[in-house]
Amino acid sequence: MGSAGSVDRGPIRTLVLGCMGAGKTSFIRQMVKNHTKSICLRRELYLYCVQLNLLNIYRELKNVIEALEIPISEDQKQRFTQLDEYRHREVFPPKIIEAMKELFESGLYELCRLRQRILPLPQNYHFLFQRGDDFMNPEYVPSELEIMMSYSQTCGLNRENVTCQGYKFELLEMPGHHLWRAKWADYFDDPNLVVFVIDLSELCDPAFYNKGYLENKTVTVFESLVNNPVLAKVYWLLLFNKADTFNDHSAGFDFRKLANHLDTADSARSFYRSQFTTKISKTRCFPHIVSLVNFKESQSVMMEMFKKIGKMHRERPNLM
Ligand SMILES: Nc1nc2c(ncn2[C@@H]2O[C@H](COP(=O)(O)OP(=O)(O)OP(=O)(O)O)[C@@H](O)[C@H]2O)c(=O)[nH]1
Ligand SMILES: [Mg+2]
Repeated sequence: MGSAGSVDRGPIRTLVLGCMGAGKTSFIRQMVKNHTKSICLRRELYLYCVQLNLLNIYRELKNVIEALEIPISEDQKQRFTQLDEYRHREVFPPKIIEAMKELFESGLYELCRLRQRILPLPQNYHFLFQRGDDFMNPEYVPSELEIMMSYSQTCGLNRENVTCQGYKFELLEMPGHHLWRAKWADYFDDPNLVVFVIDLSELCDPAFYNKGYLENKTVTVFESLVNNPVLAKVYWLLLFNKADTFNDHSAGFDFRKLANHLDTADSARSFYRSQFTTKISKTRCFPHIVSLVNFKESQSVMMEMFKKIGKMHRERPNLM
């Protein structure tokens, strides 16, 4: 059995890295699900998190309405101000629930969507916004998908030990915030594998272009990892994530901003992908396009990948 060799060599020490919000925790959750059949132990604890996501969507919605110059009533302004000033602690008080319900029923969100197909709102806003009613119920237990679709920034080190395809993995996620990225290398303890998660949907974000804050960011972060001597012998699993968001946001997007010859979303994605894959040797690089919120797809990609990587680790642990 595959596990016999991996036990001899010890677990596959795996760093899970990537920029903020790229999908590192989503990857870890998929690995935990593969091992334990569920993404976490107590889903009820995540109600606070999905509520906070909802609150942030409403807060940003106010800015979108302003930018689109959609007129709103004094009462609606007051509701937005209530949401802005509220500090979320345990569960939503009645006044906040009322404010959200009134704004939900106002049709303002639909009006924004009519004016602009993709709105500059937090990740997965449409999915989460539609479920607002459930999230306001203090007894509600979020589903696994709702937890996967919501965002909560990782603070500190996130460690999980899992078994996949008979191979043991010691996973270590470090936060993608730039203050944390400066410290990543302090925690590289003779790793065997780096899972580098890339948010493909950034390609459809205006901040990626013309000196925006995303321009070259992920590639630069990746380059500095590849040049780190401690990582000279590791395997690289490159996960080009959020394929679903990319497909949605790329419709009608002009990728010639990225390079003149790019006239389709597919060509833009391949071009971007090659900026990473050409920086490491083919024998150590496993690139994949995924949607880490999609359980079925992610589970099958992981099983296929880790069978290969586990076998290589067992047979050639010190791959050059
Ligand atoms: N639609 C969609 N959303 C995704 C996908 N993968 C991750 N997300 C969302 O992206 C956001 C960030 O995901 P995380 O896994 O928390 O990102 P992270 O890299 O751990 O972020 P930090 O811990 O802050 O560095 C969450 O809202 C996820 O739901 C995907 O494939 N599709
Ligand atoms: Mg995280």
